[in-house]
Amino acid sequence: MLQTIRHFLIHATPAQRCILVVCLDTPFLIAFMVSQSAGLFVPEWRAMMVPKYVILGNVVLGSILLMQWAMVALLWRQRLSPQARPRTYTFLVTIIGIAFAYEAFIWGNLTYPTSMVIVGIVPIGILIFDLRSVGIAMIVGLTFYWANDLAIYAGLLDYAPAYRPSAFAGGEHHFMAEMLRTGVLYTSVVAYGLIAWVLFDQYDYHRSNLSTLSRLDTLTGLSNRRYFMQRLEEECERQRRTHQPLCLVMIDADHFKRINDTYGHLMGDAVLRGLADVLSRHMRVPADLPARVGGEEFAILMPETDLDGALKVCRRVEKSLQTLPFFCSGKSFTVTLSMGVVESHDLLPENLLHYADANLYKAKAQGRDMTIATVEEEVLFRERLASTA
Ligand SMILES: Nc1nc2c(ncn2[C@@H]2O[C@H](COP(=O)(O)OP(=O)(O)OP(=O)(O)O)[C@@H](O)[C@H]2O)c(=O)[nH]1
Repeated sequence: MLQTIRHFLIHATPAQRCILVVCLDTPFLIAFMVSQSAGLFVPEWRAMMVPKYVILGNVVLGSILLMQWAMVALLWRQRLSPQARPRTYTFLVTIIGIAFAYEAFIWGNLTYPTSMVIVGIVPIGILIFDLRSVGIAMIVGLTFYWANDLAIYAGLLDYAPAYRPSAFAGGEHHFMAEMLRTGVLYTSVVAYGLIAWVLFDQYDYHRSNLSTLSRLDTLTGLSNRRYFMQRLEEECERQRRTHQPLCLVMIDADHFKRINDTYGHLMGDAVLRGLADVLSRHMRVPADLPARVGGEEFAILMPETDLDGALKVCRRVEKSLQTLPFFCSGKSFTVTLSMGVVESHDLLPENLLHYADANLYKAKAQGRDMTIATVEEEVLFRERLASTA
């Protein structure tokens, strides 16, 4: 059930949300109206009630119910449209707020069942609609509440006018009234549990979604530079403990500016997506990590892989690109890559990047469309640094 609720909350259109809410609150309002009306025909219940207020209450609630179903009829044809409906939201939430506030006035707003129902519909409203419309409805509802309270204190209105004092003071009809209140109490407790569950599930879902999005490059769907650097540091740290080989490949598309200039930036973007696709297809994902680390620059981190293994992947990528033509305006072209590969022996992340970049620039300088690969050691790096100091 949680899956269904989550799916609905993520994918439902604004019109579907409105229709669902009307379907949800209709049984409540009908149950309230029917129980009140039925009470008029049961002598013990009738003795607790003031019939004219019960009838007036039912007329008000019935009108609000009709208004809601008229909205459903209007919204039905647009139920698949993603168009935002802030005004419809506000109107619907406000009339539902008024309906429940009115029930509270009739029934007595200081009883715990009424308070629980009112408090419960606020988080449901926020889950299904938005803060703004629920906020407006709350302001309207609270204004009604205060006006009702002030009118009671001023002696202009009775508290819970649909009931006689005996309904609250105990006595022979007390048991029936308590049954009704207890029913609302238990239903509310179950409903609150469900609401809390759904709220936490939504929170978890959005948090994990955000954390995934923060790691991805939006254009290609590969990991972004930030996540790549984080994993590079982790893998270098791990290598210092395990002494397993670790390879880094830095990749740059050749003459990419020409592609943009000749075919336009949209085509350039499509090429970058195509390159990302080729890289992903030839990796042992998730062990290997391909990432887009700059405009037309990619990198692959390969833990527990030696130079031979890394070069095999590079060759597969090169071959795949040779047989992958990109098409634009009736012309086709292929893309080549320059790559710098380093097998690291305990290199610090910044030194590993430095060597891989240096190999990449050598590949560019020597004519592009080639791979330059070396094995580098942190010890040698330090010795070289010391001798130049
Ligand atoms: N379409 C597109 N182009 C990009 C993106 N990021 C960077 N570029 C372009 O990539 C091009 C990189 O150009 P250069 O750095 O001169 O490199 P190059 O033309 O590939 O030449 P070499 O690297 O020397 O082979 C620039 O024209 C950038 O505008 C992007 O996200 N989309």
